[in-house]
Amino acid sequence: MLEIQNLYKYYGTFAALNGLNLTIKKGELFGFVGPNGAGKTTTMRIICGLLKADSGQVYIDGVDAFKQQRQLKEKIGYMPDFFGVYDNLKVYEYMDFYASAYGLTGDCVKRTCLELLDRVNLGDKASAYVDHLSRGMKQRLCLARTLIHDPSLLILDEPASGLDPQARFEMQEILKGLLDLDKTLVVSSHILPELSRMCTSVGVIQAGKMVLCGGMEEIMSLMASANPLVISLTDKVDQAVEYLKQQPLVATLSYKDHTVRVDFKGDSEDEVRLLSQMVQIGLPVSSFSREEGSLEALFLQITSQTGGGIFYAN
Ligand SMILES: Nc1ncnc2c1ncn2[C@@H]1O[C@H](COP(=O)(O)OP(=O)(O)OP(=O)(O)O)[C@@H](O)[C@H]1O
Repeated sequence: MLEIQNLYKYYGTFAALNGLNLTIKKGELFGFVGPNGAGKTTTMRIICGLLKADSGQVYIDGVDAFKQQRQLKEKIGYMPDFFGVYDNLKVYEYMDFYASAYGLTGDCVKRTCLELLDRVNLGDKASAYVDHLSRGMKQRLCLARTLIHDPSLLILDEPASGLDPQARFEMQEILKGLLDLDKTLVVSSHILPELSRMCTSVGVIQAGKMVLCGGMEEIMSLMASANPLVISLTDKVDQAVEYLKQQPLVATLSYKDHTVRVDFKGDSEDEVRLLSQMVQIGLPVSSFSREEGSLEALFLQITSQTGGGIFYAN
C-alpha cells in the first residue's frame, strides 16, 4: 500500500530524513514511533504531498506521490498534529465545509457527514460550536473530516497527543474500528506502549532513518527484554544481590531498600528459571517483573545489536 524508498529531506544542511525506507501493507494499523525530532512529521508531510523531498520515492497503491498529486489526494487523508481555531463554526458546518472542499455534492453530503460524526462518537454534537468541544472531541472531529472523501490510506500525526487516558482509549478504539472499513492507517507517536494496544505493526525512526520494523508482538517482546527486571524481596536483599551478580545473564544491577533492578539479558523462559532458583535457595521474593517499556531502552538495545543500522524484526 505504501512504499517509501531512500527518502532524503534537508533543512539547510541538516538531514531531517537520511535515506528512509519503509513498506506498509494494506490493512495495517502501523505505528510510526520515534523520539522528538526523529523525522515523523517530515515523513508524513512528504507522503501527503505537503512538503517536497530532496530525493527518494513514495508510492501509494502504485501512485507516484511526487508526480500524481491529484490521484494522491484521493487516496490519502491527513490529520495534522494541531487543530486550528474555528470561531462561530458548528460541528456539522465544519464537516460540510470539508465535504465541499473535496467536491462532494448532492444528497450524499449530509448522510456522509452524519455517518462520520457517528463513527467518531460525535453524533449528538452536530449543532455544537466547534470551539466549545473538548480537546478529545476536537481531535475526533478532525479525524472525521480526514475521512470525508473516503481515503484508503490515513496518515495521522499524533492523533492522541494531549488527551487524558479515557479520551486516548476512545480514540484508539475508533482507529481500530477503521480497519473494518478496509483502511490502512499510519499513526505517529513517541509513546510505544500506547501504540501497542492498537497497532498491528510498528516502525521506529531515529535521526531520519528507520532503525526497527516489524509486527507489534515481536517489537513488544524485543522491548520487554530491553527493560530492567525489578525484583522486590521482603528480606535478605544482600544475599539476593550476591546471588544475582553471579548469574551469567545479569549484566548490571542496582538496589535500593528492598528492590533490586537488574539488566537481564535473558528471555521470558530465562526469567522463570531465575525466579524459581531464587525461591529454591530461600530468597523471599515478593514481586518479580519487567519494568514498563521505554523507547530509550529499546534504542539502546537496537544500537548494541546492529551498530545503529537497520534491524527488521521479521
Ligand atoms: N521547517 C524546518 N526548518 C528547520 N528544521 C526543521 C523544520 N521542520 C523540522 N525541522 C527539524 O527536522 C527534524 C525532524 O523534525 P520533525 O518535526 O519531522 O520530527 P518529529 O519526529 O515529528 O518530532 P516531534 O515528535 O517533536 O513532532 C527536527 O530536528 C526538527 O527540528
